[in-house]
Amino acid sequence: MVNGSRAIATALGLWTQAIAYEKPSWPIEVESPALGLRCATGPELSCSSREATPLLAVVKALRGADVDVPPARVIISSEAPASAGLGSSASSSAALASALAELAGAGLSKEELYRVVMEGERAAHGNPSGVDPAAVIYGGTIVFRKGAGVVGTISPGLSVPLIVADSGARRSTSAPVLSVIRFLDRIGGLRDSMIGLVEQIIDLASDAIRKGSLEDIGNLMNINHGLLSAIGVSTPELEELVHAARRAGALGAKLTGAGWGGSIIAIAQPEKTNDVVSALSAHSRWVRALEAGAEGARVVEASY
Ligand SMILES: Nc1ncnc2c1ncn2[C@@H]1O[C@H](COP(=O)(O)OP(=O)(O)O)[C@@H](O)[C@H]1O
Ligand SMILES: C[C@@](O)(CCOP(=O)(O)O)CC(=O)O
Repeated sequence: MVNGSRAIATALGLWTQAIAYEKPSWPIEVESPALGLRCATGPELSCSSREATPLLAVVKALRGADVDVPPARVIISSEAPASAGLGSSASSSAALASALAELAGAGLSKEELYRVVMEGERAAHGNPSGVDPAAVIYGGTIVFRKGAGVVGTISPGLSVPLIVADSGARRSTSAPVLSVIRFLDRIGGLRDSMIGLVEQIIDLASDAIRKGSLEDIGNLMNINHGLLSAIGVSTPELEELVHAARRAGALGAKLTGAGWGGSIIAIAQPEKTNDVVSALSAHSRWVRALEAGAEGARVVEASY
């Protein structure tokens, strides 16, 4: 997608929660106990935690959108592992922005929330396409193009779980993205052919998802993974997971996110899902069978 082709993204039923309490005075405190992240900032919006940079960018963007952010303590917890290709930065930014906006009494539209979360994504990885915030905020299963945004929604979406496994290798999003741009620039005419193939895969996969044809979706995921391997973003660990899933009966498996680590997703007939989960568990410490096409970001509770 970094080179202009479309991508399909789905919201997974993997939730990030932010709980915000108003405080009588500064600083704003943002904490994520699982990440060991703690940031206390005055009105200048800076703190020593590098990991908090995207979160501070979100607070800044809220102010830019005329949300009068009050001093607050916010605790973020996520079911998603961080830096594993599953969009944890977009979901934590969306949770933080929604909680602080609610506290400020400002109802943000989804479009406003999207613009705010994009500032967090820019701080996290430079030149994001926006696909992660779109999936997180709008929910469902979407077709996305960098520059154009959501160019289609696929309903009813997938009605079987996607099996997700984390390879455990952490990486930044920007490094593999830059390597792909460089690689595609060096392969001459093949570049356009590969982008053309991806475009065809997206059209066929959109139809297959609409029809609920798991076998077709699986085949297309396998072809897509082959292309991602060819452009150099797979790793031995990701290959091991992809092949373990297929050996256990998955109809398809591919790496997800930017690559060079992070996670794979696999799809299987419902009766094979448990076999795939247990096969992956031999190679990964984090394996889940998750709802695809889940609901987008929402405020769960507000009490005054
Ligand atoms: N549970 C969490 N609580 C607070 N912030 C989080 C959490 N998970 C991720 N983040 C934010 O997202 C950043 C990770 O972003 P990134 O490496 O791009 O991962 P991903 O590929 O999962 O989006 C962290 O540095 C932090 O700012
Ligand atoms: C690789 C890419 O398409 C998605 C990156 O997602 P993640 O940060 O790996 O979850 C980059 C982008 O779209 O911004």
